[in-house]
Amino acid sequence: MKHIALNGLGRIGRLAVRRLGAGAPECLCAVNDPAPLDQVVHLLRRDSVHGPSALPIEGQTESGQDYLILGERRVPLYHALDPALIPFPDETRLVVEASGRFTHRADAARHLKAGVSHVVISAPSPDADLTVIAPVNGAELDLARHRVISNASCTAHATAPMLKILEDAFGLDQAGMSTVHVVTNDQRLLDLPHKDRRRSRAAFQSIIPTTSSAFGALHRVMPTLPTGFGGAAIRVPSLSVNLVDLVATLRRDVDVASLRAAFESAARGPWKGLVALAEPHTVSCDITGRTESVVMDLDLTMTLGKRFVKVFGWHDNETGYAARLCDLVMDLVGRI
Ligand SMILES: NC(=O)c1ccc[n+]([C@@H]2O[C@H](COP(=O)([O-])OP(=O)(O)OC[C@H]3O[C@@H](n4cnc5c(N)ncnc54)[C@H](O)[C@@H]3O)[C@@H](O)[C@H]2O)c1
Repeated sequence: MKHIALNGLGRIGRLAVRRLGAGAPECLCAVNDPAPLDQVVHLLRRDSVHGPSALPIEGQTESGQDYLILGERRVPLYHALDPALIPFPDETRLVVEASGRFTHRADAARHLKAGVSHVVISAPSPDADLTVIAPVNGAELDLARHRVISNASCTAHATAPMLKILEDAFGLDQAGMSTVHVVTNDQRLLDLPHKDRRRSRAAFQSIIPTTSSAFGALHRVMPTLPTGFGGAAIRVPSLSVNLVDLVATLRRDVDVASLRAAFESAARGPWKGLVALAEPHTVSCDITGRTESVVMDLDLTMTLGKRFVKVFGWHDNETGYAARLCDLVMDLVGRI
């Protein structure tokens, strides 16, 4: 049995624990977070966005060692701050780095010790061995060469299919994107210093324009993207579900019907399960808890010129991303 350990039990780490705990509990061998056991257990059991855990979750301390009891499975919980100092069990083969603290290769690679052969970072990384959005470039994964792997970002996973479907159906000339993005723990509840001065402002008071690491990840995963492809994140005072607003100029004339048909056929065919279609009149809370990478809102599709188009796609930045993270990790752990 090949085993997975998880570092960082925040929004994404806890959803990954819930998902692995329910779907593949035998694979999860250890977790690490500086927070005390009782606080970790409390937040694993209850979630302000996603509700109570379906899986019974308890905490236990035995001979000074903390454990999470996830259903039938007992998993040690460590509290180290430095990846190199986490005493993950010998059977650990893959570490999911979900703390948000170690996104550079050299930092994440501190997990590579004893039997750990691979690390998956739950975020864009400037210098990971490979950035993967599995349905787009998963075939490039070479487990002998790629040891520290970035799973890109939630926004990148939502935007990549939108770009790829347009590219495959009509050819892509230029593109730009804004993500209307909910608050994350990298913002401030009230005004407090932050290196990004806009993120230093009270998150639930303002619309906060900021950067998105999705663009770098998308250029790494899709090297043929138009070089100017870029945009911004517009952070809004909401808890979950983002809306990607993508504009593009295409290489062929299109109308709204042909645009919609391309996304409908992709959602039924090669992208089934990852791309879905929204119900009419959707608003963000309708998408909470969805696990697809993107849910296209085809009613909002527009042509702004014969070849100039605008398309919109929703995604649950937490459950959608945690699902893609667990897909990748389960695929890798089956192969290493
Ligand atoms: N929240 C999202 O929507 C989202 C989506 C996709 C990717 N991501 C990425 O996933 C990563 C985690 O994001 P999040 O929103 O879950 O973060 P979070 O702030 O909710 O949680 C971070 C967790 O890491 C723990 N931690 C802090 N220092 C640590 C250390 N030294 N070692 C181990 N754990 C430590 C914290 O106690 C906390 O539990 C980030 O890189 C983020 O960009 C987040």
